[in-house]
Amino acid sequence: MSILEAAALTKRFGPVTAVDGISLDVGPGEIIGLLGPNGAGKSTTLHMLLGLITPDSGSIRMFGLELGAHRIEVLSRINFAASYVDLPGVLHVREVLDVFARLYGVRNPKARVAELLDLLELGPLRRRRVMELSSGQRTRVQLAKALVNEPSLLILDEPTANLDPDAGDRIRNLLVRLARENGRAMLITSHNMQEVERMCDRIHFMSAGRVVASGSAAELTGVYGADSLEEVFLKVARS
Ligand SMILES: Nc1ncnc2c1ncn2[C@@H]1O[C@H](COP(=O)(O)OP(=O)(O)OP(=O)(O)O)[C@@H](O)[C@H]1O
Repeated sequence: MSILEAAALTKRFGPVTAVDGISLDVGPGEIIGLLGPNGAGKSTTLHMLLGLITPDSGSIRMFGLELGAHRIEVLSRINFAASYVDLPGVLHVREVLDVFARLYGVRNPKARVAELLDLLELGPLRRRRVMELSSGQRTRVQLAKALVNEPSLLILDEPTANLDPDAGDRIRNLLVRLARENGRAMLITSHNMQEVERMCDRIHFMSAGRVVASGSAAELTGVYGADSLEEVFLKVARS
């Protein structure tokens, strides 16, 4: 069974058609990448899948359930991270994770928070206020928060934004491990082509609200006669 099936999603903001008839599916343990130039409609697509904005048309099913009719059940089984989402800045890192663990009704919040601090290497920062953290440190807290409910589907808008190459590499390895070993499905956006090449099983290129090319990194480089995904991106974006 698919984790996510979205069909013919469309979203307009006044005269702008941000997303124009997009269909997507994500299976268990799959990592799907959404790529495209600035303004292509990637974040708008993610926000519809999260129920933050309502599509003008199209359908969204997760775990076989229609999002609109089963919002609470569906949302309790997914999670989201993006650097533009604010966390409560006056709270300490440990407190933030504890709040979200309780909001999601995690059975043993204390143990889960300890696991997440360990997983995201946040132990030394646990008593620091979120507003005092660097942007890269905050990105790691966002990812820890996104894992708090052990989601079956993780929606990540630029998951390694602000991370240095070492931290970025560790996070990529962690996310791939969570997909392969724990079967967590992921839908990610990224402007880092090496990251997408390394992580994603399938990639959808968006342009002006539509998917204009899809496939694995190897398939896309083959079809476009390119040496790298970056070259594919440039060819697609400039065509
Ligand atoms: N709330 C909004 N009101 C009006 N227009 C919006 C709104 N949100 C997005 N848009 C427009 O929809 C289009 C798609 O934006 P979106 O943020 O989805 O792009 P994106 O692919 O995520 O871009 P980026 O790579 O820059 O993050 C853009 O033209 C944007 O200006």
